[in-house]
Amino acid sequence: MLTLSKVDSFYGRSQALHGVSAAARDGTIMAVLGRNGVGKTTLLRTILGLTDRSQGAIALDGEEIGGLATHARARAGIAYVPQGRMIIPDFTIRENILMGGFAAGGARRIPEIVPVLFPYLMENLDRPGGVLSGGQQQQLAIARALACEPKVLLMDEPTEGIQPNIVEQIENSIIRLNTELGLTILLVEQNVGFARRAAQDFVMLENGRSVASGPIDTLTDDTVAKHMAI
Ligand SMILES: Nc1ncnc2c1ncn2[C@@H]1O[C@H](COP(=O)(O)OP(=O)(O)OP(=O)(O)O)[C@@H](O)[C@H]1O
Repeated sequence: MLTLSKVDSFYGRSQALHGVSAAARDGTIMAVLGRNGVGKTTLLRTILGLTDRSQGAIALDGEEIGGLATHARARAGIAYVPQGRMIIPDFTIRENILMGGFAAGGARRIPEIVPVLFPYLMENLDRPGGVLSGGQQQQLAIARALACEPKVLLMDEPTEGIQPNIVEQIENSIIRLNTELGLTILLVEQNVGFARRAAQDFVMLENGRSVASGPIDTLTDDTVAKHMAI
């Protein structure tokens, strides 16, 4: 279980998160919802220690990790699929995937689930990452995160900017990572329909604060309209 208690986070002197508390239960998906700029990406980055400073408690399976360096948090079992994917275009698909294993200091091999979920990647391991489509790059970013052998996967808008015919494949792979591998997932998502389908719990952010949270079936249309409608 990943728990955040009263977490504040800062970029320089500017405070981006204010007292956020949330818990992602083992083997569940927690959707992180809210409009653009409310702090969803910052929440994921704070869990990995990638903002300038944070305070409050962040615990993984009861162990406080909020004071650890980013690589130590990765080793503790947290992996990140960032917005924009951050593939290294000149590295091969294989090298991009294996980088995830280096980040966590673990086994440097391609995870067994990769050929099951993303056969195209396995068939093209020696091609450069830069030749892939947006959807394939997203698959590669997920494969790279899995090479960390994580317990918790942080995913930032994984279907953003992806061709509609690939979106469903990515969504299905996220659900399979949760149901078949039992991965705990924090999913930043603008698509409420997918959040309702995939997640068990949600947290809604507004101006860096949690304004609603709980089981996803308690997420009302009113709350969505109030905090997500443009
Ligand atoms: N590197 C940074 N330096 C300074 N301020 C930042 C930085 N990154 C984000 N912010 C600020 O922190 C706040 C939260 O931004 P964040 O990117 O976390 O929002 P978000 O909900 O993920 O938005 P989006 O949906 O657009 O990705 C915003 O006011 C943003 O301007």
